[in-house]
Amino acid sequence: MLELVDLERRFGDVVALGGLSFAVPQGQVFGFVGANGAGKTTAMRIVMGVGAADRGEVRWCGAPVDAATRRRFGYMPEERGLYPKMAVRRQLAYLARLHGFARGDADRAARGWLERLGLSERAEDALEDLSLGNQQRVQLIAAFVHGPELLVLDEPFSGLDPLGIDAMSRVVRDAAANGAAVLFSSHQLDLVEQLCDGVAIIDDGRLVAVGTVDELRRGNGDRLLRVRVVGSSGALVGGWVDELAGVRVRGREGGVLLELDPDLDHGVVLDAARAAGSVEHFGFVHLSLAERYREVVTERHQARVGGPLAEVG
Ligand SMILES: Nc1ncnc2c1ncn2[C@@H]1O[C@H](COP(=O)(O)OP(=O)(O)OP(=O)(O)O)[C@@H](O)[C@H]1O
Repeated sequence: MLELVDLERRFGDVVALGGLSFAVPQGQVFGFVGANGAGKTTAMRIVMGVGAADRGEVRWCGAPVDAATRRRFGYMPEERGLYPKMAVRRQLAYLARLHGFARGDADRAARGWLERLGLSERAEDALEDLSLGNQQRVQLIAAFVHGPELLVLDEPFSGLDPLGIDAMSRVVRDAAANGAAVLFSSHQLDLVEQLCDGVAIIDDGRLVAVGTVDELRRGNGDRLLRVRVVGSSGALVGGWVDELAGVRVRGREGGVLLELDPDLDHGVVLDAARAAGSVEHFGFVHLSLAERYREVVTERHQARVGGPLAEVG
């Protein structure tokens, strides 16, 4: 298990990490999400020893992480850092050797990975001659080539086409299925929802939510009902909920998203919907991860900006 324990990091007056703690178990893909500037890259750099924490600790399998342990980690940094003019296979084999592979094994590993990601024919080309998407595949291989126990991937999918995302997703899932712990940051929350077992949401360098994808989507166990009612002209009808007791409107996109009081009979809502028009959709739902993220982060920002007003509300 990877543990980030109470990590703090300041840059001048900016608190990049304000006591961040969470854990990533082996065999899991763990999403790391937060707004631009939330502190994801800073935390990942500290895990990899590229940056230092002012306070706190990173542990792997219960022990503080040192340079020898990090040789068993794989890292795809945000600033992609391979050699543009070096042939792809050569530099991947070189990287595997840096992680302790013998020459023959390193070369075999590089070839195997290039084949797996459909790049065998480009193996002898300089990196800079590949398309950006293919360069990104090579960057991912650079993190995987030595079979690491922990993978730290900083926005590995940004800028990839859908097939590229599928191919890289498979590789990430397989690594976890084979026992690796995978921590990866992304702004693509639909992808995080599909791919990840666990998720940590951070804001301003602090953890604001952590759990499995399902736990986060369920939230506090709210009873959420999505209802879509259209009138005789085919237009959406929404006003019918305004007088309904025991419900709170949480959204109005493509219908209404209602939060029901715990003891409210949903039949009452259905009757009101039927009276208002034609009911095209009526079903209990969980929020998507993106919706939950917006709620969690927005609530936090409103509480901060609103101060006492937010407390009254
Ligand atoms: N070397 C640095 N010098 C000064 N400030 C820094 C430095 N590195 C990061 N910061 C600041 O620390 C905060 C966290 O930045 P970080 O890059 O970790 O965020 P992030 O969550 O990775 O953002 P993004 O999603 O945009 O990549 C930001 O306010 C950033 O400006």
